[in-house]
Amino acid sequence: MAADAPTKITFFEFLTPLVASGKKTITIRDVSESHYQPGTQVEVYTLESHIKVCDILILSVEPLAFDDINEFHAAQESLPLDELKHLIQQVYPDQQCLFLISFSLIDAGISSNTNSTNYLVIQREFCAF
Ligand SMILES: CC(=O)Nc1ccn([C@@H]2O[C@H](CO)[C@@H](O)[C@H]2O)c(=O)n1
Repeated sequence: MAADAPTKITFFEFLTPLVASGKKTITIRDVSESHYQPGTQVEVYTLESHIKVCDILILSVEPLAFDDINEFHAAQESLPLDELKHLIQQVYPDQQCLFLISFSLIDAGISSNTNSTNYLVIQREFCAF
């Protein structure tokens, strides 16, 4: 099932303190990075220097249109909405069909098996925009 799910994810270095502190609980990626599987543990690395930052548990992966990105997402990104949209436009220019990946921080020292947060399994097929 999740045999080929990725086990690593990179974030821009300047965003990694937000991930490691649990303040940032979503990321918005394109289809090439939409293959994370809910329930799996993923290692977080900095994009620029490939330094391991922490581990996260993938909670859900669901389609999200660029135009539907709102204040709710910005709060979960721990970024101002205009900054978030500007960043996404720079990384994924002219891409309307994006994916919202929700995750929770796995605290160091706590086994991932003890983290049984309910997670959503959402069909990828409904990316109809
Ligand atoms: C290969 C690689 O690392 N790419 C990306 C892509 C996106 N992001 C961040 O995710 C959120 C939504 O896009 C924003 O906060 C972005 O800045 C990131 O950190 N790194």
